[in-house]
Amino acid sequence: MTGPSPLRLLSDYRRGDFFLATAERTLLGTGALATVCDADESVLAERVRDTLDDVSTDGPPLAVGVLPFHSTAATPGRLVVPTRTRFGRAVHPEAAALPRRTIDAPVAVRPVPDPVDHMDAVTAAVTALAERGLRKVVLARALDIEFDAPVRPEAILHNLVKDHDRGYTFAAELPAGKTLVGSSPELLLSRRGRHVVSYPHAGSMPRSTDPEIDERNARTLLASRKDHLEHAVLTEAVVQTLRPYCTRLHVPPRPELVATPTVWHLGTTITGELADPDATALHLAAALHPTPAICGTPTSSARRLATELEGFDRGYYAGAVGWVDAKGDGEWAVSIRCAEVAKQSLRLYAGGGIMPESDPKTELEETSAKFATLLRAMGLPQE
Ligand SMILES: C=C(O[C@H]1C=CC=C(C(=O)O)[C@@H]1O)C(=O)O
Repeated sequence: MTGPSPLRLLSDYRRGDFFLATAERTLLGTGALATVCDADESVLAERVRDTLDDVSTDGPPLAVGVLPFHSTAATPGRLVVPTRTRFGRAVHPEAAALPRRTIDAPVAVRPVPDPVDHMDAVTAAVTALAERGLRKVVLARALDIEFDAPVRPEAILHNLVKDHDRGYTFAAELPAGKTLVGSSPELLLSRRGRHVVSYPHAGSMPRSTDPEIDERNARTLLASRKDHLEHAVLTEAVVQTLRPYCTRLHVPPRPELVATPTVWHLGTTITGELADPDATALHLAAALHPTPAICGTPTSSARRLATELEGFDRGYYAGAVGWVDAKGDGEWAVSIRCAEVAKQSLRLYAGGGIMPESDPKTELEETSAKFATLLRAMGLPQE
């Protein structure tokens, strides 16, 4: 792919823009020709399609944006048709050699809830799974971090891009002037012509700087019955949703080991051919969301249980971030390993799948390992 230098796209990114770096390409969208918000995701997908049909742009029209975990009037799905869209090639390997940007030390870091309360919530979730007949629920916690000067999502994004040569590294504007910034390993859905791909992730173990422990953790994950079951619940749901849309679906018989800089995962690449080319990448992402990777099974009882036990609003964490063009092609990542950045504060999120066998302390450690993606980008201790 020719086009602008991907490092230039990264350095041109400013709060309010949309940025997405993947292993294949880098995208920067600036300005807003049109903004579409809707709390109903399938209505949103239709309205975005109509907007892309009507709008006149220099290049092929495209919309970028976010879906929340749970759409409401206050947290709707939000897509923007940028005034200017630039695609470049992948930002790696060049990005690895970039100098790291310094981020001011925070004045306060507060876990929400307290770690002990998160472990109690895991225990309560295990009991509720049996009582309410759920197979899995995802429980999240947050870290509220405050600064005495404005936070610069540009610097956090820069360090995240430097650290991640795989996955989906993003910054997207949210309602109320906030910015969602993060680096997710997980592809909810991509569509190119009739070809669709989903790369669901579930099952985790922390990475370690000690190579022996790191390898042992990877082996433990590959051998873990609990993690394979947790993963199977997810792939089954993705396949069930995609099947009616596809003439062919390929699902590998077992998941592969996925490495992020801070966490090991189990991931499965599901590919398919669309029967109906009318289903855009955004329609398909909306149909899949929320998957059991970030919610649970069955969906509505799992969402209710997570909301009861977490006691905070997930906002745009555990939603989706991506783009769709006028042909219906596009790419949507699950918005995990991310933070919502306000003016002088940010909220960082991490969750984990709770199964009947889950151990509260292990689940707490898993969320700490997931926080490390953002903590590392901010130059903060990862414990
Ligand atoms: C919900 C998160 O991760 C999901 C994705 C991969 C592995 C997961 C797990 O093992 O629990 C989670 O399903 C998160 O990072 O906040």
